[in-house]
Amino acid sequence: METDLRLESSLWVGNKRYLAVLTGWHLKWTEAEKKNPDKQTVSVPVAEVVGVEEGRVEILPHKSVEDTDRDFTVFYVKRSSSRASAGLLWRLGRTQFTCPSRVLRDQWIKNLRTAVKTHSPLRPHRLLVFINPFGGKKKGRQIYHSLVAPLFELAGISSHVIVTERANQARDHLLKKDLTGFDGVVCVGGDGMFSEILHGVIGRTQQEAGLCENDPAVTLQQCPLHIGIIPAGSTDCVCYATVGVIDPVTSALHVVIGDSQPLDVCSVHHGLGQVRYSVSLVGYGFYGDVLAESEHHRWMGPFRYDYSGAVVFLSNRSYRGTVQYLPADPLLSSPRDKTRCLSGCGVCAKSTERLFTNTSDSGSQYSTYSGEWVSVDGRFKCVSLTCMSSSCAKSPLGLSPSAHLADGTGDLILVRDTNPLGFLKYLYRHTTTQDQFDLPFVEVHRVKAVRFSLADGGEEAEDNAGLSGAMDGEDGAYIKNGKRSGSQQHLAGRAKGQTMTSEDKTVTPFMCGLCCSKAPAVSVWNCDGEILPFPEIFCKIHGQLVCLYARGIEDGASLRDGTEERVECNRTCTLPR
Ligand SMILES: CCCCCCCCCCCCC/C=C/[C@@H](O)[C@H](CO)NC(=O)CCCCCCCCCCCCCCC
Ligand SMILES: Nc1ncnc2c1ncn2[C@@H]1O[C@H](COP(=O)(O)OP(=O)(O)OP(=O)(O)O)[C@@H](O)[C@H]1O
Ligand SMILES: [Ca+2]
Repeated sequence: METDLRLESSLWVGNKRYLAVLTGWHLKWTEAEKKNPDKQTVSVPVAEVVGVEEGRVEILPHKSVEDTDRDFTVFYVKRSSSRASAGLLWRLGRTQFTCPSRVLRDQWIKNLRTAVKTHSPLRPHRLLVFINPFGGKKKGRQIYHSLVAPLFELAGISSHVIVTERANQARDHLLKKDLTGFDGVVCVGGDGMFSEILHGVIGRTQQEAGLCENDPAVTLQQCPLHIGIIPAGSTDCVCYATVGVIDPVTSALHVVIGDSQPLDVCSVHHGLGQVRYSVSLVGYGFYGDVLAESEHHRWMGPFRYDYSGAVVFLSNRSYRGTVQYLPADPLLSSPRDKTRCLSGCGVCAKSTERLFTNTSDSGSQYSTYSGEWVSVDGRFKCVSLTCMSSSCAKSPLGLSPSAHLADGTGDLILVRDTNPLGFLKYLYRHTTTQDQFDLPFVEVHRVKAVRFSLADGGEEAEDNAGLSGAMDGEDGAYIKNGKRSGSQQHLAGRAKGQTMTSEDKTVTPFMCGLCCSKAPAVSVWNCDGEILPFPEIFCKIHGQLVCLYARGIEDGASLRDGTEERVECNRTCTLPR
């Protein structure tokens, strides 16, 4: 195959002659002028060629074609570093080549197109696109039509576009309508819109496989439809954490070339009847309260989170609870190993091998739990579980900077009650490169499953025997390693307390008059930006349940010679600390 596609000839770009080579994997062209000592080779991986057109073609700002029979135009991915973000910006590169003859021109076009097909098998042909016209700054439609649609058209992708008219329309469509012929689903919006797509795609896959999603013991089936995210929301955390930049053109180019990034998903169960999915944050306490507060201030747009964050911070709340978790294998990785999950991450690749190879029992691709449950109880400022770093513009390294996108684990962050200054320090470190886990009231664990209850863990374990029985390790044991304080014993003696006694309250000067007259005893969960009103939940991480049109964060150091070339980055880099 490689030798069939190989092509080498002189080509002209403008008035300069180049020696061009198609090796199968790469298209390279080098200036032929011998006297020039600085001559450079431009090398474009075939998998990153967006389109090959006859003639001299431009697509932006408007499409124009000069149909000459010795010319062809190659469109490809061109990188530049972004000052504002962790990853690299992608732009559409374009080079117009002139051949010595029409025959040679046709040969170049044919070989290039075949090479592209051969080396990027996941390129979509047909996409279902949902646009939320009200997400973020309400620019979804404009972003799609001016920046994304021209790229899809250039790549020969046909799109069925639906501008949503109500919340959950996209999810319902994916659950009920005919999806035959679609290779992927693209959402233009924020994390809320992505969450709709996630629920639709996962739900549809399990429906078709005849699996019960609500049962936490069920091994869910990996979703065949890829998901693309064109960022047009307020936080766009999923996009930031999987691409490294919030940029519609970069994201559209990842879709066009059929990049594929598997993603861990956390299923959140309440009782045996409900399930929600999360990829970025399942958060109780501070993040739950911020979200609940922000719902009253939607009119502020993206600023609602900063305002609500300040209000909730000043209210200085903390909540009691028991957190039980099933630790992940500590030999594989650690949330404090100061590495970062980057494009081509080795830890995630090993997880792919573990998840999808060498299983005699087809139902056990997500390995059954081993190890023992650990229980921690106390009073927390916040309890957060994230399947990935959850980096975003507010926090460029994220909630858990060393978390992995596709390793089959989540990071559980427990921030115990502390004074406002301590908590402010914790929050502030999210905006810097200082380690937010290096504080005496913070602990972080890499986990496979988590349970949260209001009352004492031992009692709860019995209450939910059916649920925990399904999820326990091989020996099904619970360990109690947290020593109960006096006040915790007091709470344990009560039934699942939705109300609080005066002893339970921590009254601070901030509370009075600023935002609430009385602090509530329980918080709500923030599940990727959606409020879950029930505090008692069970969470399980499903390794690589969905695939995005993305490739993880490309490190800026992988950029060489300005924009066109990239060194492969098949590694996990150390954090800059
Ligand atoms: C002193 C500065 C501290 C800045 C601290 C920044 C921490 C930022 C951590 C961001 C974590 C994002 C996790 C992603 C969650 C998404 O799935 C979800 C859906 O989009 N977003 C939110 O729930 C939206 C959650 C938004 C949370 C914003 C929290 C803002 C806190 C502001 C605290 C101000 C204290 C001021 C004291 C006077
Ligand atoms: N036509 C519509 N009218 C009202 N709500 C909609 C519509 N389409 C989608 N939604 C809902 O709007 C919510 C928010 O949308 P989206 O996530 O796109 O923007 P955002 O909230 O500004 O961004 P982020 O989630 O990143 O903070 C989603 O949960 C989605 O269900
Ligand atoms: Ca993970």
